[in-house]
Amino acid sequence: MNIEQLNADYGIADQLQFSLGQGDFPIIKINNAHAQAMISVYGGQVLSYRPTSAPEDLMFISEQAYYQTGKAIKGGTPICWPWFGPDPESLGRASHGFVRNRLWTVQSTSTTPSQEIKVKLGLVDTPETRDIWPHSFDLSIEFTIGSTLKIELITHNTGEQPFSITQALHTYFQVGDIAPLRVKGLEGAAYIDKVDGGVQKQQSGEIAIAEEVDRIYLGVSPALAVEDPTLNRRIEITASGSQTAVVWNPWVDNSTKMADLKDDDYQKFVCVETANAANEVIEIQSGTAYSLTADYRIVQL
Ligand SMILES: O=P(O)(O)OC[C@H]1O[C@@H](O)[C@H](O)[C@@H](O)[C@@H]1O
Repeated sequence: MNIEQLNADYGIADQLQFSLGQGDFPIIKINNAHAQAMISVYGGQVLSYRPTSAPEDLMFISEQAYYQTGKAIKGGTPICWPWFGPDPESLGRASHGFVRNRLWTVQSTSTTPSQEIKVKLGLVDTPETRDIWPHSFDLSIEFTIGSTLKIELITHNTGEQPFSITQALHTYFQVGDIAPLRVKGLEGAAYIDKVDGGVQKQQSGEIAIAEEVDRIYLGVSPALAVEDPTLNRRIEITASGSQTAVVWNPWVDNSTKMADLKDDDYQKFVCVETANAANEVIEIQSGTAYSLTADYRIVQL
């Protein structure tokens, strides 16, 4: 991708510029009246978002993240698509699908009347993607950078046959300290406990994280929150098109094992993922589209 050409075609004076980031991946830097943000064209993911009123970034990005073709960037908002988690057909394909480690294309940038910036990236099938997953698709993701961060992932089925997907906005929220943190809005919800062999359980009270947590919550409400007394803030998550939510923290052993995390990184983030996962498989008919959205707001306490 030619950065000069991207700036000529899609740059917005003083507010949106393309440059080469780590690994020479093209990144989009946004600075408007509402917020500062950084979006990676590789992976189609937000790396950083901070509203002007917030002292700290919404996102966690690992200092040891890979910026290498074929690998996912650990942090921000990776996209799991067209499957969430391990290969659903056990064919040995990569976990979380194949779009989080691929270069997307820039489709448009614009400014809204309320001075938000919209960035739209896309991916369509190629012979190579059809070898991995034999379907025709037009996937787009639209980011709206304003006083909140909105993400809309739209899957168009451009083939002749229906196809099924699971997916997630695998967002890594930066937290001041994992110990006093609470995830709210899932009280009483059923969940699949991936740390306990996939047994189904019921959440009692708010979620506190004091060990490895890897859960798919079922039948969830569209409004969740992460309350972080250390950063003195609450992150409000409003989802649509999603009835499952994933809560993940690797804890110390997995942080140590993962080469793209530092040993103590588990203390610095929690993933609360807006998803269609487990039994929430989405069938998309030929010629139709499905939209999954999340809106993130930081409320300082
Ligand atoms: O290391 P990855 O492939 O980005 O995945 C991280 C985690 O992602 C979570 O969404 C999964 O529920 C976990 O099981 C997984 O370990």
